[in-house]
Amino acid sequence: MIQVRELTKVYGGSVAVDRLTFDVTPGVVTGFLGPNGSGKSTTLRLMVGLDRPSSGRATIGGRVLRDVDAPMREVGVLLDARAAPGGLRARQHLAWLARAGGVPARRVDEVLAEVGLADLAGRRVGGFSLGMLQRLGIAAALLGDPAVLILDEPVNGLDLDGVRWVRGLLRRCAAEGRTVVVSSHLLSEMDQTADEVLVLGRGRLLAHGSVTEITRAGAGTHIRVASPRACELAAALRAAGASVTQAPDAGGTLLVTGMTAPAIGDLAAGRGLALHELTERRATLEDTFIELTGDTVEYRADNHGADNHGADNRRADNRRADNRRADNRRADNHRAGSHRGTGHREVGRPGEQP
Ligand SMILES: Nc1ncnc2c1ncn2[C@@H]1O[C@H](COP(=O)(O)OP(=O)(O)OP(=O)(O)O)[C@@H](O)[C@H]1O
Repeated sequence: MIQVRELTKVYGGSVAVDRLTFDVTPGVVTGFLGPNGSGKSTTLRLMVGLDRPSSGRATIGGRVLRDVDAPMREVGVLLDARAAPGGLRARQHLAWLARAGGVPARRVDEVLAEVGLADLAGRRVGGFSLGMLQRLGIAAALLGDPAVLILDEPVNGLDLDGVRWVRGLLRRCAAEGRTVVVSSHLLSEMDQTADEVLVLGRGRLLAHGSVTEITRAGAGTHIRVASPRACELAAALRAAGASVTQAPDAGGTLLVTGMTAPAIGDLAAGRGLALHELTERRATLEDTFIELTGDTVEYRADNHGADNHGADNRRADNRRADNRRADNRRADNHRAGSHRGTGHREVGRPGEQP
């Protein structure tokens, strides 16, 4: 079990993680979802003790990971696959990590086989593609056979086969009772992979729950109704208490909320109004994500209405953020080798962060 309480990280004057409070339970895949710069990586770094919180706390199994003697056997972490040292061969790199983490050497070949890199064990890491590096990073995270797995954007750079393999691996690990945390800015990925999702925006927790719960509580469901007598139907629906708007894509088609499809059908039949379409459309995670994070997106292309001055500032911010990330990576490598083997349910709404 991971417990995060009032976790806050301030860099200079800017708040990267803002009073986050949540639990992550074992046996399910928990996804961190948020736009670029929303604080996903910072939160994961704080959770595994690679950065110190400004206030609040994150514990894994009741302890702060920095205080654990053999962290690699408790928590497996992949934060940046590209940080693996290019001069080492894959097996050497893992063997070094295993030694540093007090893990039996036999685990090296076991995890290489598990991630599909057995044939590349003698190849230098510097020649690896991003997809191979991700597999190597996951192998490093699995080395200590940890009860907790924390993987930052593990599917970046993987082909479809690799993506499916990661999904299967995460599910298997969760089914074995492990605590599995995975971050992504890719909605489709979270939709398919995570049982529980935490949606972050500007460092704040915007929602926490299953994909179904979040979408139900968010953009919700609406009914598309088409009728040759749309105006009369709209008036009747409104009089019955429904909320009615015009569908943007087709004249004469209405979008109705606050009434079920059968109730709409009965009402239309009762007034002799023909219906040409009556379809229920459930909001997707993407609809809800956009609704939740719309005004928290930090970086946006110029054609989204930003003036040039704002866009220039954001580009400069982006460059600074890239430099900071490089600094973070260097600090991580210095502290812990390239992969530090260290290894509920509520739907929060915007503004409900304690
Ligand atoms: N070492 C640092 N110093 C200063 N600011 C930082 C540092 N690390 C992160 N930040 C800032 O904190 C905020 C959150 O960054 P973070 O990398 O955690 O977001 P993210 O959700 O992981 O983004 P992405 O999807 O782009 O990786 C950003 O505004 C970022 O610029």
